[in-house]
Amino acid sequence: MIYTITFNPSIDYIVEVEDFKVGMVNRVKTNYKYPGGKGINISRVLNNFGVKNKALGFIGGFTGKYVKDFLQKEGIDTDFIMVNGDTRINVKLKSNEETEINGEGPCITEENLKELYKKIEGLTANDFLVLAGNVQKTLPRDVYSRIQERCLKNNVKVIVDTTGDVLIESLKKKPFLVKPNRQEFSEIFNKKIETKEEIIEYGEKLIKMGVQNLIISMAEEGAYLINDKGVYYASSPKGTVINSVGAGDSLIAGFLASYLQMGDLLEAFKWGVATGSATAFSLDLCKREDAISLLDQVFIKKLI
Ligand SMILES: Nc1ncnc2c1ncn2[C@@H]1O[C@H](COP(=O)(O)OP(=O)(O)OP(=O)(O)O)[C@@H](O)[C@H]1O
Ligand SMILES: O=P(O)(O)OC[C@@]1(O)O[C@H](CO)[C@@H](O)[C@@H]1O
Repeated sequence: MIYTITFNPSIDYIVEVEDFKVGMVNRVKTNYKYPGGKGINISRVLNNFGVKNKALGFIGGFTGKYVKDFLQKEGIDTDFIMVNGDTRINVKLKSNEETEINGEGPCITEENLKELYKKIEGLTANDFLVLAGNVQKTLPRDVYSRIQERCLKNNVKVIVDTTGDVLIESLKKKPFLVKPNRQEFSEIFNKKIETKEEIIEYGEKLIKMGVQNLIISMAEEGAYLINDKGVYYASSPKGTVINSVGAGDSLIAGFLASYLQMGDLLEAFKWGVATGSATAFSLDLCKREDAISLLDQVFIKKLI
């Protein structure tokens, strides 16, 4: 079974404004609301692919209720912990450029954390646990790593998708999969990593540290998969980007859905990239048939 944990879910408020002007009154052309947060997006795409999963995390207030109700209506199993304060609203502004304003999110107490630890105690080697998204500033930076420690004991496969110090701490606990984009990957080493040679050099450092599979995603420029079997590059399908929010999360969901079914890392990588692009080419997160239609545009090359 796949479990996702989103510490800081959101309502993603997607607003399209023609020719947005800073400091002026701008009128919305179209707007949409979706439940958001990286783990929640992964749960939704898995569900679109027919993969049963459970969404965990912290929600609060009327916005939290919106998130929970939306997921339940889609048929997703949820087990959220209720916290004081409202789940955040993240604004995704689409105009000549894409701009995002992500909220801070409600405070998580020590009691809330203990409740979460309890929920993951029963996970086993047959389970995957996805830790995705930003964690509130008031929480210790090793909070993912503490969860991973508990998972290591029971051989639960952990997937991490986050940024900054929380990501760096999590790398020490031998995650099954980590998926930074190129900027997040550079931040790990505090160095601009751009060329193929640099990506391979620094990627292999993470594999030596114990990361089992590393995917570095680069939007339309493709993605790298690095593990102890080699270094692989996948091209991204071509298409018109409609809303790239959640493309990275979709890559993880597509990868997991395929890996769960076939147990083949390269096939999973191919599905991941097709799924990421299918979401970038959709308004909401993609459906399974959207990903299938792009599969034959993903070419995988073994580099090492
Ligand atoms: N412009 C694009 N064209 C084709 N595919 C794209 C594009 N943008 C994203 N993708 C697909 O989505 C995957 C993940 O995108 P990206 O590298 O931007 O991750 P991310 O920064 O984590 O995404 P996000 O934060 O928007 O969820 C890419 O590997 C690619 O398959
Ligand atoms: O603030 P975080 O947790 O880093 O990112 C949150 C977020 O931008 O990530 C998802 C897309 O990946 C969105 O649904 C959501 O709004």
